[in-house]
Amino acid sequence: MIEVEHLSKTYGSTPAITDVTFNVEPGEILGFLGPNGAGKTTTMRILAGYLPATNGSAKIAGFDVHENSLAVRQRIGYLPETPPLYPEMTVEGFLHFVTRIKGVSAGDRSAKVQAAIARCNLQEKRRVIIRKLSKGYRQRVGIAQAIVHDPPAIILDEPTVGLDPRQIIEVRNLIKSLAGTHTIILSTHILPEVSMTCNRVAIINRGNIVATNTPESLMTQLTGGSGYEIEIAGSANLAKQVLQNVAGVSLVESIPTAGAHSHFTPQDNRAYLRVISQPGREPGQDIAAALVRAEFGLYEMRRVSATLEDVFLQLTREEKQFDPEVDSTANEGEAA
Ligand SMILES: Nc1ncnc2c1ncn2[C@@H]1O[C@H](COP(=O)(O)OP(=O)(O)OP(=O)(O)O)[C@@H](O)[C@H]1O
Repeated sequence: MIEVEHLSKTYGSTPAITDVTFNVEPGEILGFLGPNGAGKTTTMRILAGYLPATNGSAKIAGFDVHENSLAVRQRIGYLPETPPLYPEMTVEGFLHFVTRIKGVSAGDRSAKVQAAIARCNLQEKRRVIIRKLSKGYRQRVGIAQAIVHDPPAIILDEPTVGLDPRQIIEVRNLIKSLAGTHTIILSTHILPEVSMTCNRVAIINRGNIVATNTPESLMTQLTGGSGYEIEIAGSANLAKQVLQNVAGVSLVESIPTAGAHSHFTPQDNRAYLRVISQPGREPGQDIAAALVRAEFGLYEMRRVSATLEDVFLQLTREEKQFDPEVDSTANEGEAA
């Protein structure tokens, strides 16, 4: 449904995205995940027909975004980071206006507007002026304008930014309810958004796609699904240097002990580390031996399952440690 091939965009002499290739199958929700400045918005805007690519091609439902931009706009719903709303219009009036500019025939407009209002749970606000709506409701109107012409493909750029936790859950549920009948790309830098909402994830870093797969497969392929959490006496930085040289270790990072998910209670002169194994490796014995040899006091070491966060950190921070085989596997999966 969405085919992106070798897409590149350069602003002046600055490359924003380079050779971006991925597909989204009908009915799928693809999470487009990357740190700030990775190139997510640039890619989304090209797909939505708002920005020309420097190189490469993108097709929506078989139509090239550049050559058939009108046909593409009719088949795509786009929610930019800031929803394009007319604040002095009512919700209903605005959605009618959108159906008109999206080329919906006059006889179908009312039914489509009512369907979008119902789907986005906007019945109570249909006659309210957009300016008077809360941010959460405005975001729903933003999604309603993206789906009102019932496009087969929907592109949502950071749809939950700035919402409160309840609104986030509502918007995520709304997005999930659109899957199956719609093909969706959801751009985000929020990891739980991807685990909770998406069937597949494409990770973009510095303008390059560095992996595409299901969240579960990414975890297994890239980390072997496991790692260790370690508590030692001594310097975290020195311990990192030691552990990074242990065979079978892929990534070593400090655990923020103040974090809500930390298992450790911080104590003076202790370091708390997370070590991710390379796929298929079990470096536990060598880790313990290396720490003892380097005269760190080992207080605790336990095996933990890797998370999507580990995968993300590995791919977006430790570029030089990429396994080229994993990268090419991800791309082959896409081409299939
Ligand atoms: N109009 C522009 N002119 C010049 N450079 C730009 C322009 N828009 C984006 N860039 C640069 O292109 C790169 C990709 O930006 P983009 O906005 O696509 O990233 P992003 O992943 O959406 O980031 P964020 O999550 O912060 O919105 C960045 O380095 C950014 O500074």
